[in-house]
Amino acid sequence: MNNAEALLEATGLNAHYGQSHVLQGVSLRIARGEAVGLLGRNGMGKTTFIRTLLGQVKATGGRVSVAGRDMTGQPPERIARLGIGYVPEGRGVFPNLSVRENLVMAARAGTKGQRDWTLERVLKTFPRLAERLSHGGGQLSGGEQQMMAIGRALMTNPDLMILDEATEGLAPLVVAEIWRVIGLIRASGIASLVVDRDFRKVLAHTDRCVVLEKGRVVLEGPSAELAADEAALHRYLGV
Ligand SMILES: Nc1ncnc2c1ncn2[C@@H]1O[C@H](COP(=O)(O)OP(=O)(O)OP(=O)(O)O)[C@@H](O)[C@H]1O
Repeated sequence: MNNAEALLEATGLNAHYGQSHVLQGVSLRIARGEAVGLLGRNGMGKTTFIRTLLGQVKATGGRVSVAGRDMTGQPPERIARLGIGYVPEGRGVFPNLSVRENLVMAARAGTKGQRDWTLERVLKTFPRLAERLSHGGGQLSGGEQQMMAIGRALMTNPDLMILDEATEGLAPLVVAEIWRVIGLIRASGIASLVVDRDFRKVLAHTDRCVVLEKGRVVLEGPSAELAADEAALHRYLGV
């Protein structure tokens, strides 16, 4: 893989919360179309890493580039405009707008002018949302809100989707539905960065995984290899 192919690249990323050194030189690269999992126990820095990539947490060292452009320290809106769809932990939908409005207001062409993801395609992907188009965002169940958050990110026609704990707190049937869509996103050629407590599912839905421990990368490799490495899974993920 050469530089030209990296869609997103973090090099030696550091971040602090006050005195607490939460990211200690994390490097990670994602190629176009590649599905990457970010694993690690609670509090190891996964969400902070994502928020630092996106400019929501200030990097205290290191570099972030998107499609070859240095984006370190740039405001979150600028970084998002470079083709990154973000589904944050805890969803982030507008409760006073209808499902249709929530989706339509997110719509834009992708970095290459592509408009592959239209309202119709999102509704076909999530039939549940099609049935609730005129409902307010705040009236939706937790699972439906999560679907809408993913739908909103898809409406931006991203090159990369970042999904942080997209299945958290949802009923098993809805969880299965979200994983089905994560599979569809991967198959459609959009790159992804996936964080989820269910590391077996993450391993099954990604090409490669990176494991964080106390703000450092302690393990990385092809997902299929890691899935077979029970000793490493036990050591770093506590199973
Ligand atoms: N806004 C904040 N201010 C201070 N400390 C924070 C803040 N957010 C997270 N932390 C701390 O930073 C460390 C990394 O947290 P982070 O949320 O990035 O981990 P994580 O791997 O995503 O875990 P989880 O799965 O629990 O979200 C933890 O010790 C956490 O308590």
